[in-house]
Amino acid sequence: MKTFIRLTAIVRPYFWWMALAALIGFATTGSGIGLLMTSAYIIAKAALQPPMAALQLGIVGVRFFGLARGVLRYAERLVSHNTTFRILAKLRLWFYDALEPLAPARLLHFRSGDLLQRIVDDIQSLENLYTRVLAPPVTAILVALLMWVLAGTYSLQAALLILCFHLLAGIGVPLLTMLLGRGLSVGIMNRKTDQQLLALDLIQGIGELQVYGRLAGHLEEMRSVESAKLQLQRKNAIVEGLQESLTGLLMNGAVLTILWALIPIVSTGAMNGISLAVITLAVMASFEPFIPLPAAVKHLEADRHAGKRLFEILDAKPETSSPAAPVPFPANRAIKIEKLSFTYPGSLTKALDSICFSVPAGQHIAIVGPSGAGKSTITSLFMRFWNSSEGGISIGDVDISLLDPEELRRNISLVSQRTYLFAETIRENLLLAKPDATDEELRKALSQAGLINFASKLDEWIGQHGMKLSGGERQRIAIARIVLQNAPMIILDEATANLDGITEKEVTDTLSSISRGKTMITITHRLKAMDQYDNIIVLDKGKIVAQGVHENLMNREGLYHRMWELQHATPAVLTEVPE
Ligand SMILES: Nc1ncnc2c1ncn2[C@@H]1O[C@H](COP(=O)(O)OP(=O)(O)OP(=O)(O)O)[C@@H](O)[C@H]1O
Repeated sequence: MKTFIRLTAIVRPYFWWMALAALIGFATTGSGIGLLMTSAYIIAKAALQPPMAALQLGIVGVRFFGLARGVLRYAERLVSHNTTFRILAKLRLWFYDALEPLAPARLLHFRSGDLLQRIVDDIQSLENLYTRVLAPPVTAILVALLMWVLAGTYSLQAALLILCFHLLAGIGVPLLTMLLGRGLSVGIMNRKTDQQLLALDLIQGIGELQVYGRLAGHLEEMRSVESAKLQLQRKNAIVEGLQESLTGLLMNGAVLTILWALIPIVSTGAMNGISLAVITLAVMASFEPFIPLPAAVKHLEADRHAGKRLFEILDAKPETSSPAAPVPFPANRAIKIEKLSFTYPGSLTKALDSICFSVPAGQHIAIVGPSGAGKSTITSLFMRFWNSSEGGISIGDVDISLLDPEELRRNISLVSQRTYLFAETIRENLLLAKPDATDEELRKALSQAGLINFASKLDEWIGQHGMKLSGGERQRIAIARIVLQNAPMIILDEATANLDGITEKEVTDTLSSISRGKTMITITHRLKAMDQYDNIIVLDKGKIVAQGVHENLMNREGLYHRMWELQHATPAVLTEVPE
């Protein structure tokens, strides 16, 4: 119930639009009833062979209601669709606004297929909230009221009988179908989520599934989810068929009962036969707005489930937040890291343990260490994806938590091991870094990044995740982005780790030339061209175990020396010349 109340609160700003749509909906159904009533009037009256003029009123009525029904139906669709799409747009914006600050820290708990399902399908299913859940009961109540008044003018007994049948159709059938179909809508939604997750795994991991011989098993799993979903959909179709038949049965029951109640009144002469025909057909037509009610209950269940899943994300507290009054970005770009500690939620060990170092503006430093040492965690804290547990990072003596996170990120170019490229053109992928860049600027950036041959291919589609490019070319696109962003600070997080030796050297040289005069932090576990750095921080198990320039570090026994030796040792087999 709480979820439903929260959902209705979202659509409250559209209350008057919804009320208008419901009113037009009622007028449309009313016109349908009027059409049947006036038709019944003409047929019943004509049977008595009156003069043509006596039928005139009925003929005008049929024309009026016939036309009105069509026009009103159109108006109702127009207003209700307009309202629905406004609600949908609001829901989407509201969801994206809430989602953005949660990334990436709080979204780690969700699988991407699951998130996709929430963003697309759950919001889409809330589209039904107004058209299929809130509007039908309103129309049904208004039509029922009209019928009770109409029948009540002839007989209270008839009005009460209609009330009973309307209650059965409006409450009894929906309750029965809710009981019979309990869990079906949610079950179908859950199976769809499973399907999305499996489909995403299939698309992204088809190589691994093939290599490890798991493709057949994965496809089998997809088939079994599909058949489970089909089974639920079949049950759902049976319940839907049942609900339609029951409403039809109640409508016929109401017609027979009303005839039974009113014929004696006609016999007494207190009511004429024409009115009997008119009321009978009106009762028949009054069941039309009751047909969608059982479905409304089902949609309500699905909407509650979708709402719950959306609120689960919306209620998550962002890991980091913007300060209410951010401090202006400091002109001094010196970076200082003081007693920085961090423990990932749920982890018992510190990923970073009281680390301290500084990077004077314009210097290039490297952070090295074995896998799991905590190198990338520094990047995450720097970009304010997470908040530090203790200590902090400051730029020009201003703690980064006091800065506007968006401005902070604008001032840092980050290149990671896996550059994400959108399934767009080269131009679109570059404009991410500078949306207003001219073609000339894009070409210059490509040329500086060593991709001069791409300068004439700005509109070329690069494939899903940039699959039409080589690993080196993808990293060079990331470098072209750095050139365009022109931020004063650069963080390279294993930016060349996936490249072969020759490409790595070329990319590193390009990076050195474009980062001249800028503050740069290079995170790497591969010790290459280390003498170019002003300082090297050696990290192990979250602690700084040594720091200094390459030469000094090599003159000492320790992790750095060992790593260097290990990585640069010439394999004995190559030095041994066979006799
Ligand atoms: N999101 C996370 N949740 C929990 N623990 C994490 C998370 N990310 C990293 N860790 C843990 O924190 C520690 C430091 O990880 P980090 O990624 O910073 O290491 P790294 O030095 O960059 O390693 P690599 O060179 O392999 O990328 C590791 O023990 C890792 O398992």
